[in-house]
Amino acid sequence: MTDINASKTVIAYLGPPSSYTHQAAVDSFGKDYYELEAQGSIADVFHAVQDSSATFGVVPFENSSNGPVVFTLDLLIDRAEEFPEIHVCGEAYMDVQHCLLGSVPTNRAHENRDTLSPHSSGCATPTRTKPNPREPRSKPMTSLKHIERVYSHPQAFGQCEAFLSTYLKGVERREVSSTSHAASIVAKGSEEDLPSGGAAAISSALAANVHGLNVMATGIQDAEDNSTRFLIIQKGPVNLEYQGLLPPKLFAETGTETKRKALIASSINHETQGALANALLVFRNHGLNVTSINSRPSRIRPWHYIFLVEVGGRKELEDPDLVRMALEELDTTTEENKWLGCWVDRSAR
Ligand SMILES: O=C(O)C(=O)C[C@]1(C(=O)O)C=C[C@@H](O)C=C1
Repeated sequence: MTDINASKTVIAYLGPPSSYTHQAAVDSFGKDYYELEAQGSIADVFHAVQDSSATFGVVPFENSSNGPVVFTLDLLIDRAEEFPEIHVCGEAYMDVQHCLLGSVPTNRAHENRDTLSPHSSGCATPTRTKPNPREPRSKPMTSLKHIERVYSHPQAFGQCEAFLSTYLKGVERREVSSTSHAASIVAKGSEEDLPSGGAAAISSALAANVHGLNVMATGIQDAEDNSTRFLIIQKGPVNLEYQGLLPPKLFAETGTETKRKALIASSINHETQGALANALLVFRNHGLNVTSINSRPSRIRPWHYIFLVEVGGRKELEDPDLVRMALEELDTTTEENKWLGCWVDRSAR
C-alpha cells in the first residue's frame, strides 16, 4: 500500500490540535503538502527541528498586548547549547479571540440568575500598579457560579486580566502548556477534587468544537485587536533562495520593496560603560534598523543578560557579507553573538 504521507514535509507545532499555534501552522502551510505534528511543549518543537524529525517548527513569539513568550525567547538564546542549528525562517500573525469554555450546568437553579458570578464585584480589581483597571470587554453568557478553577496557557491568562479579575475573581488559575491542552483537560472532566463542571478553560472557539465544550463567554481578552506573532524555525542557516519547501506566501516577493527581519542574540557586559549603546551603534552603522530588544538573564552570573535584538531592513539583510561584517564589528563590543536568521516581514499582510 502506498503511504500518501510519505513525501509530505513535517511541520512540528505547539499542540495539541486546535491550539492557536496549530491554527497559525494550518494558515501558513495548509494540510495538502505538509504533515502537521503536534508537540507537547515549545521545547519539543525545537527538539523535533534540531533532530530533523520535522523540517519546520511553528512557535508563538509575542502577543500584541501581553508581550513576549519567554519560553520561546529562552529556547532561542539556547543557554545549554541544545539547539545550535535552529534558525528563524518565517513569521505568521494571527488574531486571537479568547473564549471561556466549560460545561453549563443543567441544574435549573442556575437558570435566569444574574450572569455575573459570585466571585464578581462587577468591575476589575484595582491594584497598586493598576489603580484604574480596564473594564472587561465582554460579559459571560451563562452563570459562572459553578467555576472553581480555570486552566490556560500563561500568555492567555495575561491577555484576559480584566475579565478574570471581574467575573472570576479569586478563582484558582492553573497554567498548562497550551490553551488547547487546557480545553482537553476540562473536556475530560477528570478533576476528582472538583464538583462536576467546576473547571473552565480559556481557549479558542475552535477548541470548543473539537472538545465538545460550551462557550460561556467570547472575546474575553482585554484588547479587541489582540494578535500573536508566531515564528517558523528550521535547522541550518536560512537561505531565502532555497525556500523550495516553504509555502510561497511565507517568502514570495511582492515587489522589490519586500521587507526583511532578522534576529541576533548578543551577550553584552553592561558593566562596561556604554556597552549596550555601542552594540546598537553597530547595527545603525550597517543600516540595520533595530525594531525590538528583549533581554533574558544569562544565568551565567546574577544580573547578566543576553539580548535578543530584532532588526528590520530591505533585501540586503540576506547578504552574507553584510551579516559577517556586522557580526565581526559586534564581536568587538559584545561578549558573544549569534545570528538567528532572516525572514520576510509579514506584518503588513
Ligand atoms: O496556547 C496556545 O494555544 C498557543 O498556541 C500558545 C499561545 C502563546 O503562547 O502565546 C498562542 C497564542 C495566544 O497568545 C495564547 C497562547
